[in-house]
Amino acid sequence: MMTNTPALEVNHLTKKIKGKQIIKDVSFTLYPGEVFGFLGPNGAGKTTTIRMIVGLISPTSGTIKIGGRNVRTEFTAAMKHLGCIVENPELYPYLTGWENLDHFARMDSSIPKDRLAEVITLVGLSNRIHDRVSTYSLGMRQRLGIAQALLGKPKVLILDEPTNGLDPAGIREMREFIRQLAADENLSVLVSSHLLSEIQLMCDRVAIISKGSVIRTDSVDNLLAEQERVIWKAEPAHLAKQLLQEETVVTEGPDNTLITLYNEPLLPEWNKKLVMAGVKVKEMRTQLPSLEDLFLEVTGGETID
Ligand SMILES: Nc1ncnc2c1ncn2[C@@H]1O[C@H](COP(=O)(O)OP(=O)(O)OP(=O)(O)O)[C@@H](O)[C@H]1O
Repeated sequence: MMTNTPALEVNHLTKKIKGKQIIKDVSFTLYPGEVFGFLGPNGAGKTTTIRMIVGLISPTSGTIKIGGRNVRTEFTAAMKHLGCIVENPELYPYLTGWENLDHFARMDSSIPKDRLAEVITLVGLSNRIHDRVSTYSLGMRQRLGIAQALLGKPKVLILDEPTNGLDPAGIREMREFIRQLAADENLSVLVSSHLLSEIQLMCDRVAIISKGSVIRTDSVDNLLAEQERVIWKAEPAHLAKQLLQEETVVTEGPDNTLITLYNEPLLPEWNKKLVMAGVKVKEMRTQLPSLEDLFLEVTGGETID
């Protein structure tokens, strides 16, 4: 999946606003086809970093390359490789999905006419594309926004808090959709979130940002391995696994146990879900981490959900 040519390179990025150092020496790299999480508490600096990547504000120092092109010195060439939805996608509610896309495609003469049908298929909106956007669910609007961002065949897609405001079913759908999209199009997707569970389920690798600095960059698997977990003993185990997997990342432990992350506010709900489905939950216990809670530690006491 990964090749050695990065799709996005952020190197020693800093930003000072009104004498205050908002972003401090941030570096990370995205490879083709990977979903990369940008995780940090509110105010950590995610949006500011993204605004620099998309060229809305300029860095104080450091470089950003998209598809090998420098955002500062080769702006137009760099932007050709980028698709992004930073705030809510700008859509005309009284136009149909098709008309919205057609409107944006007309603004860029390099987009061939048949690309519209391609992106509509990619985001799975074929059935509803001739309905007015005002009748779309939030998830459908998000997907239309992504279709718009994909019109120019970018190498990199940036999504700022893509599941904000979605219900649990919509969140699950969006997550699967983003993963599929990255795989099918060999697209690098940068997903920012303040939700640890979101990033865990969606991303291959993650950069954790706190107070303007990237504290860790690692694969999700490695980060998970460092966290407190919950050990479940439930029967039938395969059904328990299937149900829990709809909610979180599940691995199999010794003696027919299942292991999930420790996610206290949701635990009773998961338990209830199992019981309601006729699963016998015989045991549920936390396994203390060998280290202090990684995230509390790396963020200096700030909490991440
Ligand atoms: N134009 C500005 N002037 C002054 N301070 C700013 C400006 N833009 C951002 N900041 C500050 O920089 C810090 C990082 O903000 P940023 O919006 O990048 O965080 P974030 O991680 O995206 O959080 P959120 O999810 O809440 O947007 C915050 O403390 C914010 O108050």
